[in-house]
Amino acid sequence: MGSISTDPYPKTGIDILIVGTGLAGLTAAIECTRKGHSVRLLERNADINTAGDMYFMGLPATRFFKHWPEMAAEYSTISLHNAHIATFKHSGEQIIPPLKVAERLRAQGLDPNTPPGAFQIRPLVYRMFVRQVERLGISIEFNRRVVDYFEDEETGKGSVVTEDGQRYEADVVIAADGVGSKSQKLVGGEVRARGSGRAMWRAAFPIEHLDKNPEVKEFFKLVNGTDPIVRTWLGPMTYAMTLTREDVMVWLLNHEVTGTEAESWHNTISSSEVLADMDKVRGPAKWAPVFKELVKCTPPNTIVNFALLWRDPQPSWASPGGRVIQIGDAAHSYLPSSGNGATQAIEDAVSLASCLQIGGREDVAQSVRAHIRMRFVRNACAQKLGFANAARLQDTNWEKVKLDPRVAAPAHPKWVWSHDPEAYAYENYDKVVESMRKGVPFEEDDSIPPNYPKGYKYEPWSMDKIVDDMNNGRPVDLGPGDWA
Ligand SMILES: Cc1cc2nc3c(=O)[nH]c(=O)nc-3n(C[C@H](O)[C@H](O)[C@H](O)COP(=O)(O)OP(=O)(O)OC[C@H]3O[C@@H](n4cnc5c(N)ncnc54)[C@H](O)[C@@H]3O)c2cc1C
Repeated sequence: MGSISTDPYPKTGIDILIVGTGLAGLTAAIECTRKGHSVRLLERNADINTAGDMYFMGLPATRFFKHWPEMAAEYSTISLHNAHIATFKHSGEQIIPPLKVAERLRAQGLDPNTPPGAFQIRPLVYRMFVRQVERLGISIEFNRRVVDYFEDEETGKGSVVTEDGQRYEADVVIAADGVGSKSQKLVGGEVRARGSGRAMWRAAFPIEHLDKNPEVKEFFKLVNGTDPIVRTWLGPMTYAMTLTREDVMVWLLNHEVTGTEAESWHNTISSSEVLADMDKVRGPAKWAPVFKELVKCTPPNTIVNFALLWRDPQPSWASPGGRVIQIGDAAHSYLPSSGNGATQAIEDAVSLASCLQIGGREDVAQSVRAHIRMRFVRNACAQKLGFANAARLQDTNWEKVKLDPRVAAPAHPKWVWSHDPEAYAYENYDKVVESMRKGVPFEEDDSIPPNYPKGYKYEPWSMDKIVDDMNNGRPVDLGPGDWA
């Protein structure tokens, strides 16, 4: 077995082809290189794609920065410092005044200097990952749209074909090509995407656009002139978030589908469409006028109408011979409100790079399967938590919020943020392999400490039950275990 302390790692001789340059693919490239594997990257787009607005980056996704001082330094520069959070009713009434995140953490008995995660601006984080890939001299071939995946169990190779007919082969092919991955056919059937009936309007733009309206500028100002602030807005069957940074303004608003939504980060619509539809809120109260004015300040071609689609978890992430393996959204998709999509994608990449290093070139398939054992139940639980969070934000109990502000925020429990995917792989690889040798099914494998809620036992579940619970006002049935 390899050791976590042998960084830089000797060459493993494992040749890896990664499809997709999202955060999953880029992390896989960076960490596979550090672990001694050789790496190539394919991307369908003509260039890197810095679209997007904000997302939540959990602590486990940042632990690997300790190996990359330039990344750690840049992450600190682009992160929010001294951030505050405040909560409003959608109609504008302030429920919880601004409070420093550090104070909230302290009140919860957590380390104020090590938050469980942070809101980040995707274009900034994404560029930071690209810069690290460039520093390592990893080549990205753009304009390479993969149309099919294959494996040859006899030669022990995975391969892909691009739309222009080129074939690429490697010891391991990592499918990091996002939702609807073309690897699904080989790896384990197509997962049905199901409309949730909800969508998000989302926008991020330079803060100068608020100069158009002094009232909006005054309302959405920084705290004390310097500190960024996240404002959460909660209404009946709707919620919104705004983030004011020194440089960028972001707003997101969850709404009933309007017909123009799509699961695409480029599906822009006009502000007048938002303004025409945003007051279709249940109940008599309408959106705060200042929020409508914020929408009006948003520059053209900026607001994305992003469809929220649900997909059941599926445990088959690898081809039969273990030479093609899905990571990130390709293996498991998340609702943006889950605060886990990017985090789990990055964790997957770190875990897989580690497992392949531990097993070495002779045991590639075994390493791929060990990685899935360490990752599947955790992801299925995080997906379910995301649905519970969506239900919680869309259906707020004001009396409970006044007593405990955490009720108005997505749950982000310790089993999520305390994980270290690299250390976990090194500590548990041998035990997982032993369980697989003994033929213990993954649902019954208790040889390693859970990286999901303690006491949880995986049973296949589907969106049907969750949708039924949500439609009938029942809390999402998370199942047994300590989910807090
Ligand atoms: C442009 C963009 C903007 C985003 N903005 C936000 C945001 O603001 N907030 C948020 O919460 N989440 C956002 N996300 C989603 C979020 O980043 C992901 O859900 C999460 O990070 C998991 O990433 P991933 O690498 O698994 O998948 P993705 O980020 O979806 O990356 C998949 C990559 O694979 C490439 N690809 C797809 N199919 C093929 C193919 N057939 N051949 C070759 N390459 C292919 C895609 O072009 C893309 O680069 C965004 C994603 C993208 C791609």
